[in-house]
Amino acid sequence: MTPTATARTALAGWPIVVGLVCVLPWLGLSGATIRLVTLIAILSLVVSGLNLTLGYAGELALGQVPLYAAGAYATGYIAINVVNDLLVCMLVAVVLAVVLGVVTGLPGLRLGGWALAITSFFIVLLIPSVINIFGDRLGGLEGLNGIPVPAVLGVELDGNAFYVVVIGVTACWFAVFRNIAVSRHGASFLVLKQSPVLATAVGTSTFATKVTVYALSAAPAGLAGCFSAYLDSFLSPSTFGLELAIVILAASILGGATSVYGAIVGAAIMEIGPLRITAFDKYSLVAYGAFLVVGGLLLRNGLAGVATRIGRRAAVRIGSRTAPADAAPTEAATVDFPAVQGLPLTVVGATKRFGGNVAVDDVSFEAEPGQITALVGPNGSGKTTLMNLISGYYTLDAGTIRLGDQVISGLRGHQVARRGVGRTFQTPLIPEGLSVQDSIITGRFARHRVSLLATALRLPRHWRALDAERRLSRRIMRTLGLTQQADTRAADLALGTRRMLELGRAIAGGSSAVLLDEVASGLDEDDIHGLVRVLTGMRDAGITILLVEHNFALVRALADRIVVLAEGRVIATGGPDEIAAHPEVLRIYLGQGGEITGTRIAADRLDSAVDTALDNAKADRA
Ligand SMILES: Nc1ncnc2c1ncn2[C@@H]1O[C@H](COP(=O)(O)OP(=O)(O)OP(=O)(O)O)[C@@H](O)[C@H]1O
Repeated sequence: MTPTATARTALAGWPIVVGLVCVLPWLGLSGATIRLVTLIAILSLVVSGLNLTLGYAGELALGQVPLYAAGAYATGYIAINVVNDLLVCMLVAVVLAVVLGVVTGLPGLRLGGWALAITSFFIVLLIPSVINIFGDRLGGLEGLNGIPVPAVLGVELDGNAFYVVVIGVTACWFAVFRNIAVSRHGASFLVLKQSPVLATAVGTSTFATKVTVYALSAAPAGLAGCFSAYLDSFLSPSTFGLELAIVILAASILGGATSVYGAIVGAAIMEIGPLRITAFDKYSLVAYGAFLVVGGLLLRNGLAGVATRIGRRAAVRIGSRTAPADAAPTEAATVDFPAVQGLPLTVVGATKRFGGNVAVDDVSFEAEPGQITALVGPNGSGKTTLMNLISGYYTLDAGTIRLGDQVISGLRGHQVARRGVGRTFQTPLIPEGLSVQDSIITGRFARHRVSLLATALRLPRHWRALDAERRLSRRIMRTLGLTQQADTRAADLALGTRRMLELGRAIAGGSSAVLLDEVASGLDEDDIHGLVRVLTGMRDAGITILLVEHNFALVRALADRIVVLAEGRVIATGGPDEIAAHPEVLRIYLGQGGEITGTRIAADRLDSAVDTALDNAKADRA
């Protein structure tokens, strides 16, 4: 079964499972069992929020407990003092948790990594003190008593009705979570998790994505808090401590942080196991630690990861169409890239200093559409710095960069990408957890946007965009020879194929100009053939290509124009033959090892490989 078919089956099965869980009270199950299922639902809501931040976006924001506490105390206070209405309390709990989630996540916008984890754990430690400050309203350290039985529009809900609401709302949240996780937004989170630089390169604002993740992940924690307050009619600050934070983390890791339904499995294990056994209290922290170690070290992506791997093996046995990751791309019949409007990339007087070191010194050149402009020079001559200046990763100290008529210097990296500057990296940046097809599609997100709401609710706009993305990605995969590998995990591919994939991603974004950073390094003869074919195809499609490359044989064969840098300055500009015979270029660069190929084939064989590839490319076009 293909992943799409598996997803469809899961989608069809979900209402049946939810329906069955909803009718459990009428099947004669004990009150204790119904309470247990309710607790699993509540914990799974909180864990799902952590899965979103940690598993999908890679943010170590571990502060789910304060958001849960905020939802619970807001519900308790409102139900006792303002209005006892479950819907009102749910709404307030979600809004409060989202606001808190964004505010407490703010350090993550700057800190990231372990600093964010420690900050979020610190906020957990503050909960009792904060509750104590509002002691007269929130019951202080003794707890908040007297939360009434939940009601909706004045009608009290009995235990079974409340149970159905909890299960129904949890099921709806998981449907939304799943819709987002498998969509372009989920893919954007995975891109951010892989690398903020990659996120920027595909035009995703890391700031906006992080804020979205913090807000989204807070919503289920707020809901869970609301349900928990009504379930027990009592709230104690001691419930919302470090131990609960560790339970949530253990459930997430054990179930599988990069998974939707893993949150339910992890929550169920924690609720049915350790949290039920009173005699176990003494050893609880040791056991949670063990769960974390087992889940984190032994199970890649927890139990969900184990299930996925078993599913994949079964699919291979019954004859999956997915090609193995190490399979070479197949030769495509024709080069068929969507035509783009290439725009000239103009650099005027670009200067960048790092302290006293002038890395790029008054550099000017123009890269034309439908041409390959190569940027070459010895190590440390400023090529990468110049690429980073064009991409908006660094700010210029002087000068201007334009794409067509638009000045792009001064814009942030993701804004530059959105204006139409694509990029590949010396070490290909391919997100873990995405298939080849989905990785190509990520290039399209920033320039063709679909709202989170349209995605979460599967509105027509979502389906239209998905359809267009699939058609475009199939066309690009055909040209790259990757059709057989459409469903293969992209990160597992061989180096040459990953480089192709980066090119496909830039093409999918409809980039007017593409910056290629040492695109041939580490490639073998077959890879070079494929690369030359694709690069000439991109040039013929009208894209402006700026190629940074140490492999002068390749540059000489491919480039229409070469710009040579040395010590941050342009020392020569011209056609390949002119540059190859330029006395200063020979003295400073080519005579000093510029011919060293950086590829996995010898220099003499490289020439013929490139020639053959160019002949093939010409034959393709004919
Ligand atoms: N972030 C940075 N901070 C300080 N100095 C830097 C930084 N990035 C680059 N440099 C310096 O700027 C100069 C140009 O470096 P750059 O990496 O752009 O050269 P390059 O031509 O790309 O070299 P290579 O071919 O080895 O990749 C070097 O002296 C380098 O040490």
